[in-house]
Amino acid sequence: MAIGFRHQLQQQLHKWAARAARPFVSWTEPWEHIDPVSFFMQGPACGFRERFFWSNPSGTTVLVGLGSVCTLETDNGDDRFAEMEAKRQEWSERVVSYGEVHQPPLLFGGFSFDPHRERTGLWSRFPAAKLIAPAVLLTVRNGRAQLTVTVPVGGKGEREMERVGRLLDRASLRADAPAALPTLVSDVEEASDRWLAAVREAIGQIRAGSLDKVVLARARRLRFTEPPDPAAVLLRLREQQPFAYLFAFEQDGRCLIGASPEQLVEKAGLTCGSVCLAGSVRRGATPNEDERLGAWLQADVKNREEHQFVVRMIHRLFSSVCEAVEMPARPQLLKLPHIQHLCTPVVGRGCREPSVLRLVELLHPTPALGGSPRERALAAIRSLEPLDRGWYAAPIGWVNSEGDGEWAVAIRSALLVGNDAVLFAGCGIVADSDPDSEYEETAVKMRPMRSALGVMDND
Ligand SMILES: C=C(O[C@@H]1C=C(C(=O)O)C=C[C@H]1O)C(=O)O
Ligand SMILES: [Mg+2]
Repeated sequence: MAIGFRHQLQQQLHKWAARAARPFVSWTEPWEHIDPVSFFMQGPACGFRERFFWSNPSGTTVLVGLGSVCTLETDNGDDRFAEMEAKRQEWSERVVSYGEVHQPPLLFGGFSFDPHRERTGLWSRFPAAKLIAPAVLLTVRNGRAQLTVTVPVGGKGEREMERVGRLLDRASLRADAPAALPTLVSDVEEASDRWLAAVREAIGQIRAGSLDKVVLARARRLRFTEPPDPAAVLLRLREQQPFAYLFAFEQDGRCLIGASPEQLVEKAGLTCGSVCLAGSVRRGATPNEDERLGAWLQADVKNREEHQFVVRMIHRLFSSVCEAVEMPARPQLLKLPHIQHLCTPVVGRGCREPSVLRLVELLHPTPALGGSPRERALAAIRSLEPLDRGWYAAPIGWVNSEGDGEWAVAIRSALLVGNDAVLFAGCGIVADSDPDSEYEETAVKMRPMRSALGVMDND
């Protein structure tokens, strides 16, 4: 199969090399089943410096990308979504796809939470917006795998083909097991006193009427004896967090990784969807306690209020761009291994926006991650929150050449940098919030990543 792949691509490259407009040539073929995490692990040995992993909560779509043949990025904070959409359209016109399977070419990436917030060095390589077109993409849809190779026509294409060749030689081999997780050296809360003071200040501002809700986050830096292997972390997340979006986005050794339960938006043709997620309580130790906590959450006024800000905003937005919007009248419970949330799924039909990136622009940040009203909440976060969110709590996902795609918010996540993992978690502050309970809620939200990193709880 690999030989056929190479031959077909070389032929196309040859054909296009003679033309004036130099496009990207993309070839897709069905591929034998391979464990997506094993595939992800092949990246560094083949010389790819970028890689990503994505799987939706039902596991019906898994995407693994290696390398980048085209990077679209911007640090223009005012117009980043429109700029990325324009770049996406331009790129779509330059990719010529061939192969046995029709696969619209795809870009993967994300956005920072707030491009107007001052940036620290922590998030270098993660600009205001970045989308990459992978050199090799493994797609597993409903259990069926296919491989897409994309190369630029010309000299760069020849070099890319060398890496791709190495990968094709290895792709069907099983990768070695990932490295064992390293030992924890230190576990430091960044500015917890300042965080509690910020929560108190936010509650004061809300009670004074200057805003309704604000999401405040904190960070914890775990240091290990060696760099944690993203593949090892993904394997554990896959086992431990089965109903979440699993994502990893790695560039030059820095990797944003996590298991997010929260969809921001998806669009497939004229249909789009989103999930309002806000309001939380831990899981119970016994089925009885768990049910009691769930019933409490569904009735609790403070959590219902926190949730309703999100529902109102997403419903209003969907109504402005769709012919019809469907939504249950009461929030449901979403039970995850460590935590349960109030959850309202929203479906929009007859969507008038041609690209999911436009929907991302309209929705981000929802009151689940920013607050309400949006601009006041963002101003409060800038002045009160003692950390650089970078891409935490921001949109991460994919978009294809037809404008369809799926995006989650990068919560329940960590940034792996060298020997460190920086974990983030936030919570929605409203008038009735209690700072200590909010602190406890963020601790529960960090547990999935701590556990995936092999760290026992001691917070
Ligand atoms: C901000 C986070 O989670 C968000 C906040 C929630 C809340 O405060 O109840 C619930 C779900 C998420 O929308 C996070 O996990 O970091
Ligand atoms: Mg909450």
